[in-house]
Amino acid sequence: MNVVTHERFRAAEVDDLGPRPVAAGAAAIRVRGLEKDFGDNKVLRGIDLDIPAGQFVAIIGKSGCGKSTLLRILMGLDQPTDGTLSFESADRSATPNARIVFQEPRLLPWLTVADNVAVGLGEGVSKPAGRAEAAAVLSEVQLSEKAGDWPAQLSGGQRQRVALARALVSKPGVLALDEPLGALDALTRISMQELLNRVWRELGFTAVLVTHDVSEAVHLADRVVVLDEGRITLDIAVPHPHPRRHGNPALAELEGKLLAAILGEGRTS
Ligand SMILES: Nc1ncnc2c1ncn2[C@@H]1O[C@H](COP(=O)(O)OP(=O)(O)OP(=O)(O)O)[C@@H](O)[C@H]1O
Repeated sequence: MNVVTHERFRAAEVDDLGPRPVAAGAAAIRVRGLEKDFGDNKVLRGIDLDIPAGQFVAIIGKSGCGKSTLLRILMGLDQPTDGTLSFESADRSATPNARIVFQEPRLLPWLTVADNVAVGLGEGVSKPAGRAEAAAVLSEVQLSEKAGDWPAQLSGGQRQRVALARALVSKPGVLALDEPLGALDALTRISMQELLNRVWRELGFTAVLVTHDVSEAVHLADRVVVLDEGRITLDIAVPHPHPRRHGNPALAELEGKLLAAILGEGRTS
């Protein structure tokens, strides 16, 4: 990893890349008593959640259970009806740099791939500096040769890699992912999962992923939270080293348990 570096790391867990870094700017997230109503629709009901800095959390649950609403509130894109939310990073930055990647890449069609990535740096960065940072991150997502192309010339998976690069170029302390791989075909999805896993292990940001895909959740996350009708009904660790191979029986068993929880199997009321 070259350009996207963080000055101070602390070791989190050890996997096949060695001790996993936690970026100094990675934020711990603390949520207490979060409620969200849309009129009479009580979407979130008293959510309490502590996410340590550098952790990768997946939020899963049935359609409409409130996953995206929770993510949007975490990212400050929506306000809760009640409850509190705080971020704290080791470097004590008051406002951690948080970025979100959506299911649609949302690229600007009139900018080249490199300039779309440089948009993630915001204003105040000179064009040459922005291009240099963009080039380094494009190399990280294996798209260097597409730097001068237009978004329309890319495949769906390549566009989503550009969207990921645009989010990573600003060295986020928190990366929120709202079904970022949902529109991709199965094989592209698996290679994007590997890419996402690798950049997270190298860069050490806090990651919050909303997904419908239970297999994706157990392959990427340290921890999976199941949401049902606005409440957390299961919160379990995924204590397996990375990278995780598809077909791993222990992960398959975990998937089964999570699916049963989503479907409400074994519930007494
Ligand atoms: N801006 C809004 N105005 C009114 N209701 C909303 C708004 N956003 C979400 N909702 C409602 O909140 C509930 C939860 O929506 P949300 O998008 O959070 O669910 P989700 O679990 O992410 O669903 P999916 O998996 O289908 O994307 C739904 O009933 C939805 O209709």
